[in-house]
Amino acid sequence: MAMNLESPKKVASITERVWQSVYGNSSSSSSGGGNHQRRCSYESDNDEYEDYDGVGTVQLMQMGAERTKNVLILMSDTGGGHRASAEAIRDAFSIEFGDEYRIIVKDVWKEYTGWPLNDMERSYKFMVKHVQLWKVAFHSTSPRWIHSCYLAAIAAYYAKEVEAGLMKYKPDIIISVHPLMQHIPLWVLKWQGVQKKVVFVTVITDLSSCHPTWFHPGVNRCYCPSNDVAKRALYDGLEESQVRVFGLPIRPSFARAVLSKDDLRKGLEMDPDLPAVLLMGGGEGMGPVKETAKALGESLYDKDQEKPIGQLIVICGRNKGLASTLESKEWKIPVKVRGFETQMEKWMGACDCIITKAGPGTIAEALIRGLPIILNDYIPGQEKGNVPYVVDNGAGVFTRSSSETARIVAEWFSTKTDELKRMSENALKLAQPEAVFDIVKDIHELALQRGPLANVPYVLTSSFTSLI
Ligand SMILES: CCCCC/C=C\C/C=C\CCCCCCCC(=O)OC[C@H](CO)OC(=O)CCCCCCC/C=C\C/C=C\CCCCC
Ligand SMILES: O=c1ccn([C@@H]2O[C@H](COP(=O)(O)OP(=O)(O)O[C@H]3O[C@H](CO)[C@H](O)[C@H](O)[C@H]3O)[C@@H](O)[C@H]2O)c(=O)[nH]1
Repeated sequence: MAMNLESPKKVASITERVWQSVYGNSSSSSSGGGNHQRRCSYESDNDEYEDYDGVGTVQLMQMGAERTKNVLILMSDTGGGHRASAEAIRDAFSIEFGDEYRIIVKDVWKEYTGWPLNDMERSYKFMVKHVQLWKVAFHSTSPRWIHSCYLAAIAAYYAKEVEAGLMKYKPDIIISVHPLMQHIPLWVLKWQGVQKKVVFVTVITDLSSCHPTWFHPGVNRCYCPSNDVAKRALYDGLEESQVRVFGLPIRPSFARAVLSKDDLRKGLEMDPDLPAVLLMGGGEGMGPVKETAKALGESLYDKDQEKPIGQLIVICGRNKGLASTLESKEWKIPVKVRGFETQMEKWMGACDCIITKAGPGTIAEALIRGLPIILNDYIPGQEKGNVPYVVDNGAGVFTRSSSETARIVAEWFSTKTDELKRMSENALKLAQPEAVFDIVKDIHELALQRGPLANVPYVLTSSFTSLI
């Protein structure tokens, strides 16, 4: 579908006049009645949404003046990758544009709809645990006619609920960071008659072999993390003008963190001298984490000299069972077992290499930190292509064997330090820390092309099913 982009307009003088008509002559200062409107604002899943519009704001909206634009980021906690990317985009908006945008990160499905949309986290967790089930579901839903039928049926059933969810946040811009959040919202916008007023973009958070539901020709932009993904987007019907390749959006704290390894280790109460390996399995703590931790507990202990040659950090994510099992174990080397961590950049910055399943977010973050990667598992479908991405670029190795993994790390920390260094350099070459900033700047450009205020007329409508 061709984009309908309007030309940018200059509004400063109109804005000024409107501020004066609403708040009097003092309105251009940062104090007084207008202050509430320009505050930096975030919403997340845990926050109760408060309508920030005062009477003055309503007048501003009606008069077509500049105002804070609402950006709704659609995500789901199916794993940790989508939320991490959503938060990265939110933080980058704030750094680049301050309070010009009000960012709302939401799982609208969970909040407004019913089964199966409101339960995707659990369904996903269940399916990836029974990996053959996920493999069949992933591949059998790949043909467009199959997933379109499923999603159209769900959209028809939950049309009103999704509409209510979108209306609540009155988005000027919608950013989807989830493969199942293109079709239904785009249909609802069409139903509302506001498809051409709301900027809708997809930010793909899978590095290579991603599911075709990511590619919807009705979006204004589709941000692809790699050229391979961009090629698939074009193959699936998107126009070149819709596709941009900047990289995977990673939290700005990774790009901008400047603390030294020594300082980080001190702050995290790690051993200051021993080389450190970070072991994790995505947001859910998936893959052979337990076996690998045990194997490392042996391989990083020098029996002859009776002392450790390395230390181990295990981040279990939301897998509480894993954390408590590992915590109750006796270790011969320094080990830290952690649950879901919110400052991953610190732990990665404090370590010398990482062992993980082939999650795209974790890989992209490790590359920015220059960590050589041992991939010990991948989820069939969307993570399969991440293995050659890392291995063929010389940034890491793949092995499913826990004992092999433990042996490689012990060698990296003793006889093969040069290999560790070379892989670290290769990792840094692949890193794209600025991707998230390029993405938000491009979205800002799109918003400018839409005009200073879309004044999106969200209204309740009656029939949706006829449009899909
Ligand atoms: C594609 C349309 C899916 C609609 C499913 C409709 C009804 C099925 C009923 C219940 C299952 C609900 C499952 C929700 C699974 C959530 C999946 C998810 O969020 O994955 C996130 C993951 C990355 O974080 O996404 C991807 O990488 C790609 C998405 C792939 C979508 C595959 C969803 C398949 C789910 C169910 C399909 C049901 C049956 C297919 C089996 C048919 C056998 C012939
Ligand atoms: O304690 C933790 C553990 C993980 N993370 C973060 O969670 C994210 C994990 O994302 P990954 O992409 O590595 O992997 P997930 O399995 O958690 O993510 C899910 O979403 C991805 C896309 O975003 C892929 O589709 C992936 O296959 C799917 O399982 C990373 O940013 C990581 O730093 C934390 O913040 N704290």
